[in-house]
Amino acid sequence: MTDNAHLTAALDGRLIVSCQAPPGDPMRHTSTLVRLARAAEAGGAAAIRANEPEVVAAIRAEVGLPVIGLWKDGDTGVYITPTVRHALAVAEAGAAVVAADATDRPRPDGSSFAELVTAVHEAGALVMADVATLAEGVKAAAEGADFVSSTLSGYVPGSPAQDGPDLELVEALAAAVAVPVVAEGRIATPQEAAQALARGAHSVVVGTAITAPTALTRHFVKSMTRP
Ligand SMILES: CC(=O)N[C@H](C=O)[C@@H](O)[C@H](O)[C@H](O)COP(=O)(O)O
Repeated sequence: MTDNAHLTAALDGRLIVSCQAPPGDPMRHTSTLVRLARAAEAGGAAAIRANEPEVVAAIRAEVGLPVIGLWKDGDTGVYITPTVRHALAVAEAGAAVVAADATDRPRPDGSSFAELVTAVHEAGALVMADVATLAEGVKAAAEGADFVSSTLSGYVPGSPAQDGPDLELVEALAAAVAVPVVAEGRIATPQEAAQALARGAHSVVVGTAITAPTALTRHFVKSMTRP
């Protein structure tokens, strides 16, 4: 089996837990994120999604699961692994898969998504295309992405803003591309994760609902108004 086939089989029907924390969050602390990843492993996750080379390397050192790595830089425009330099640093840190923005927007280093794919493959890792639309997913798969994920739906103009996951996009992608489709973004319950699989997702990424106590606390606090 190739590395790709092996990893694809290992992720089939399984949960990927995203262990990330935004800038300024008390959970943004490498050994804390490693602990979250270890807890996800103990709970039965098949892989970890993690941000920044240092965190990817630390999780690789202490957790026996493949890491889908990314490197967020900023929070506007293309910020998920925006350049080839970011992508190669994530691969060098030990990520089995590098997740990168594959939306239809210019990248800050002027590279194309296809160039990023080639560079990551040469570095020995696979690529997950984070997309917002069906057209972007189809293009990313044609350009060599090994996985396509619905990550950016709802976060980019031109994709539907909604509270829940974009399972319509997941279903449309699964029907249109030959590579495995990952459901990601605002999956808040085990039921939604199961629905994503039923609609054709190969794997499901859950972040906030499992690993973000600050956001979860805020969610409770906002709901607690007396009638
Ligand atoms: C849009 C964007 O920047 N998404 C990021 C991608 O890595 C993360 O902030 C999300 O937490 C991740 O996609 C998981 O999604 P959720 O936390 O909704 O389960």
